[in-house]
Amino acid sequence: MGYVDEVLEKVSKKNEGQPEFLQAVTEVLESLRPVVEANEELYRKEAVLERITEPDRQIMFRVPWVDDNGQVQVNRGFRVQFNNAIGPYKGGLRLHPSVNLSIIKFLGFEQVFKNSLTSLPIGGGKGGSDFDPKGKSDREIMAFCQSFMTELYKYIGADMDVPAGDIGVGGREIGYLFGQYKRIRGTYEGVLTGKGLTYGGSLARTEATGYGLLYFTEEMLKSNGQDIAGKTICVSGAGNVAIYAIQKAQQLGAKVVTCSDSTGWIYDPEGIDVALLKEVKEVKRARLTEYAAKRPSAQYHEGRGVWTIKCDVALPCATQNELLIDDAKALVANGVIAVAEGANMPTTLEATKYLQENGVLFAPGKASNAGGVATSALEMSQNSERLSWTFEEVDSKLKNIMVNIFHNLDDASKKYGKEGDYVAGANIAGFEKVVNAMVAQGVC
Ligand SMILES: NC(=O)C1=CN([C@@H]2O[C@H](COP(=O)(O)OP(=O)(O)OC[C@H]3O[C@@H](n4cnc5c(N)ncnc54)[C@H](O)[C@@H]3O)[C@@H](O)[C@H]2O)C=CC1
Ligand SMILES: O=C(O)CCC(=O)C(=O)O
Repeated sequence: MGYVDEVLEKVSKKNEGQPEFLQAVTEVLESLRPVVEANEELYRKEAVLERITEPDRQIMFRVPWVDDNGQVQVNRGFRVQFNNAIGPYKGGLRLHPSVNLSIIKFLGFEQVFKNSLTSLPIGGGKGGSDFDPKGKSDREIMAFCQSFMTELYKYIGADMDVPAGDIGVGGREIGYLFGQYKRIRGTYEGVLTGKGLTYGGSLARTEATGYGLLYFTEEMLKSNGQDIAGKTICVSGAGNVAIYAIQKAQQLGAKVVTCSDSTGWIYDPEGIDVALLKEVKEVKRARLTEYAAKRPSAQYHEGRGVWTIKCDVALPCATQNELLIDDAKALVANGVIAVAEGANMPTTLEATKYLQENGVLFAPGKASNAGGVATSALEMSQNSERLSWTFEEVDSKLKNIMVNIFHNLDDASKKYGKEGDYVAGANIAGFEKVVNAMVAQGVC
């Protein structure tokens, strides 16, 4: 049995009942076969695959807090510090009722490769809680965040582990978390990114994941003889990533006709009105029915269905495993030319394979959504030098980073005979840098 298959078997046995984590590991290890075969003796001796699939540490803790009725509630908190070979652990915090160890581990594992691809010195980690922010008052959100940080502060720091936002964690939550960290530790440091602009945040971090996704997609299309201007795009999600992906797509001359949330979706053939979407989702934190109520050209549908709409480019920006095999078939039947992931692992393994086999340009999230964490690393740099850069400066660095990521993974895919397979290219390029650092640092 080859080294990759041996490790896949061991990882499956050790992590039974963790389907999302095993899905992420399978995708990565399967695509690393050419580079592993080329270095098998060294990698086996150094046990690099066993080490890279085992988190440095997994922290789980109780998060008690008091709701508005005076009732004590208890949630579970997580921080998985996956790998710090190339820099301090870095990755978001997710607040969603579905959060469990498998989900946080898959996200932390993906983050290791993504952060490596940015070319910036950041390791990989992820955290969160099964706390559901929906319907909670500001006071309840603050109570939860303060309690969460009262345990988490022991394990994080500007040179140790720097969390940020993810699903359910935006500027409000980062503010409460930062305030509690400062209060307990008594130090003013860049321990979190995505901070408000008055206390160490970076301009363009809010926009970065969505904008970065479009910079990457534009470059991928350009390299394949296509122009993003004039394309029809379907987006899923209606959160941070989706909103700024839609905005940048429109700035680049494309038309985005869909978005969605966890209860329904919008088809707006005239193009999504971003100002209205921002008001509904960022200001009112309301459902998409409010968007439809104010926009005569929009149709609202319950459930899921974004991928049934004819488009040239699909950008899944909501959550993991939201683009299934039947969705991939519908997209291909409707002539899609590119799928670029804004969310983390939104496309199932089966759907990815189908898209690639049918000639669709497919960009994995660890490459195409890396603009968020890359800009977080730029926020860390600004915090270290105690300066703030202009929006244009950050945005232009972000664009360069995304264009370079595309070319690095394109080159890596060609080097190992996998031209056009951007999944393999991203995994190989991200992996090589981390593994070289791990080997150089000895057994640790
Ligand atoms: N915020 C960031 O900087 C980054 C986020 N990501 C990933 O992007 C995705 C979205 O994250 P954010 O936009 O930050 O979160 P968010 O909390 O701002 O928005 C998530 C959106 O997705 C919708 N959603 C959730 N589950 C859904 C489902 N089953 N079907 C349809 N819609 C659903 C929610 O209603 C919400 O509109 C996640 O996979 C996250 O891990 C990736 C890189 C960076
Ligand atoms: O900005 C960050 O540190 C993390 C963003 C994130 O969670 C992600 O890239 O999935």
